[in-house]
Amino acid sequence: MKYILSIDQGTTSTRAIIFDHDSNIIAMASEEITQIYPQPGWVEHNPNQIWVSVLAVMARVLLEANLKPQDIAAVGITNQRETTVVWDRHTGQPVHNAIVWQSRQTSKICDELNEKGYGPLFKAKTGLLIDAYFSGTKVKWILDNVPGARKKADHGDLMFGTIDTWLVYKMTGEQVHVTDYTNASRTLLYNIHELKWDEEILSILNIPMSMLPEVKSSSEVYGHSTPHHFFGVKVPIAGIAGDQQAALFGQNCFEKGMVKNTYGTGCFMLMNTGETPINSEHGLLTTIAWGLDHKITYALEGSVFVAGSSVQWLRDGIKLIQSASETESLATALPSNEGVYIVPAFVGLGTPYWDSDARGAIFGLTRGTSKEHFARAVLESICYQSMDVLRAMEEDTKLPIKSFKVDGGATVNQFLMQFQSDILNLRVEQPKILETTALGAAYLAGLAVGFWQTKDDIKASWQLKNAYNPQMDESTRAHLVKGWKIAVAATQHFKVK
Ligand SMILES: Nc1ncnc2c1ncn2[C@@H]1O[C@H](COP(=O)(O)OP(=O)(O)O)[C@@H](O)[C@H]1O
Ligand SMILES: O=P(O)(O)OC[C@H](O)CO
Repeated sequence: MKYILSIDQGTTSTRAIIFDHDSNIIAMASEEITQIYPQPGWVEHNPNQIWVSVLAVMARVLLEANLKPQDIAAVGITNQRETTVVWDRHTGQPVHNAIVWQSRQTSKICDELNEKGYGPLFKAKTGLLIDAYFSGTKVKWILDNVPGARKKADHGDLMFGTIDTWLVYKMTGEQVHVTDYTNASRTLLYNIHELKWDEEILSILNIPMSMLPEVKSSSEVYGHSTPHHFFGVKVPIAGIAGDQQAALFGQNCFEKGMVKNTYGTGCFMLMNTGETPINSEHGLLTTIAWGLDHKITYALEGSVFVAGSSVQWLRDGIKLIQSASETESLATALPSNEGVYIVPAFVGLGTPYWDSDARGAIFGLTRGTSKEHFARAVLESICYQSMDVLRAMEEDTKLPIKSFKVDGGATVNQFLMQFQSDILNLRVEQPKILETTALGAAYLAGLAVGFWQTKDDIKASWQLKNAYNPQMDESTRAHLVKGWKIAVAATQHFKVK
């Protein structure tokens, strides 16, 4: 019997998971990644550590599963998106640390580009906003700030890649320089309509085309591991997708109007919008969901900056609880929020408000307010913020929501999931396999090598664990949502200049 090995290279850890044909997890191994903070607001990773961590988890997961390398039919890669590596074509060595998606070190470059009025041009071509989040300005920063880098780049001696590209390059013995559509669509350099690196943007950012990887579909054989890097055998590397897109695929959101929301530190929501890119009027990003079978599927993406991290704030910040799971019993101890709202705008407000100066606020306190209210208001705020993103998607696409699937660490909280269903008035579906990101990459790799034949083959193995159906009456819902909107407006109003 053969298996698929999926590598999920995330922001805080690298994981390897082996799946069988029925999408069961056979074994899993993970390793932490060191976070490097050279200055406040900057976040970097060591690309060599990332590569070594991948080697380590691949070895450990095979041991754990008691499988031989020959038992692996293909490897799929999914990755933290946008994180940028630039390396020397001749030595294979990075010229700087990887600049992580969270890093704000290029915000000045972005401010300048925005002041020059480039925003609409970049948005029209890439579907993205000019923001330090995306790779483009990170590449520029490396070329402008690392001694000698600009000269080397102009001579064609440097290569750029997101983490997928870096890992394929390393695994293939520094032979293959590729990325896939999903990762390319997060760089701010890729024209998502014409499906090519955008020469005008490259010239504005002064980035030579010679640095860029070839853009491939999300499911095909890109190359083979050298035996040296895969324990004596050549294994096809056959699937690549950025982690949020991989999760959309792993959640089987194959049709227009299907949505997945991942509840982790923040929330990442993606909606499959079909084969035409939709421009958002509400600050959502237009991105590529995957490229498969010579077709591009697009998505709208919105994020909630503070979700599970507000639960961490209750635990580690104000020390109101000892564990995240406590929030569930605290919240259900109350019949309702009793008028208490928390707007966790700790780092401003995202979609659809886009107010970076807003800061968190609590409303509706009385002498009877207890930690139960805090826990409940925090959990509810995750649902209200997700509601705001989903409503923006509905307005932009005019599409009915076909399904709403959830994953991520916080979905174990049943109060959270039920309240999400109640407030959206939608069925919320949680799959049996919560490792949807790794599963998505496994599916993409498996499809390329015939391990799975078609998407229908995959659908047959997708299993539901829990479904939450709305139980709230319309007037209660309307009243609660009204309270949230007033709380957000008041939060935005509170600015002491
Ligand atoms: N039972 C729970 N109730 C609410 N939130 C939870 C619960 N368990 C974990 N979380 C939150 O989920 C987040 C961890 O989820 P995870 O998917 O591992 O996040 P990430 O991938 O962003 O690190 C943390 O922010 C944590 O506070
Ligand atoms: O590594 P994660 O799971 O935090 O995901 C990071 C996202 O891809 C950033 O866009």
